[in-house]
Amino acid sequence: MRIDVVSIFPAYLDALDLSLAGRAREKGLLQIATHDLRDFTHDRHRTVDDTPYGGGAGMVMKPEPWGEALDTVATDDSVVVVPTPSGTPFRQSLAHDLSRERHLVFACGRYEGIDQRVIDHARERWRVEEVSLGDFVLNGGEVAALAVIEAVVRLVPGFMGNPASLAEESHGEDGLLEYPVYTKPATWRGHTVPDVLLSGHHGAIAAWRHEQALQRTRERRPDLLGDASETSS
Ligand SMILES: N#Cc1c(N)n[nH]c1-c1ccc2c(Cl)cn(Cc3cccnc3)c2c1
Repeated sequence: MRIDVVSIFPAYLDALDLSLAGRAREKGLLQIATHDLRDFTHDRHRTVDDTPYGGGAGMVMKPEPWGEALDTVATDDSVVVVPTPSGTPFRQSLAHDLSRERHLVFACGRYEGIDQRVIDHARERWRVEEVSLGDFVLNGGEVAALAVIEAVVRLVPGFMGNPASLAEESHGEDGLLEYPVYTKPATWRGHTVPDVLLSGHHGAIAAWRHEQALQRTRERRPDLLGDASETSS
């Protein structure tokens, strides 16, 4: 998989050199490149924004630099991912879908957003996914891109050292939240580990973990239970 990210703050994406994405690069499973949108401007001030038509607060990102950036970076089989407050809430199902693509291009905007004609024109040439991280306010698309990239890259076949660990994840196949996890020492500041986890009884451990996941989901995310009702014990 190849990922290209266009932003006026490309250094924001340096975090991708760490951890999983860095290892994927070493394994040759992933190529990631970042691009400074200002490199696609031609004026002395490298201008990327202007006042909004129709008035209103803030500035809007100009279409010309984005047009040249996407012309340069995207190819016929690219999927253009555009983080936006008005996007579809990003879910694990889209992460799985995107992990099967050959080339993702992230268009990370700032200010009040990117001129709508950029997205409309992109839809004429590529698959475009407009995504939001959720119902809270960010200042731009870079944080959303980091989150989406991490969620996607870890699903790329051959990427995770232990694919089995992908099976038991929150918002995973069973639709439940993750159960609580513990490690040594057995007692820490007066807090002990549930006895069942020290019992070596795998059936009892699995049952306890499922019950804990169900209880957490009931308490914190009852909206998920519609998907998991058939798994309730
Ligand atoms: N907020 C949020 C949000 C989220 N929850 N996920 N992604 C975003 C996001 C993505 C892209 C941009 C671009 Cl471009 C500009 N802003 C700042 C902004 C915030 C509110 C209203 N207008 C503009 C972005 C926010």
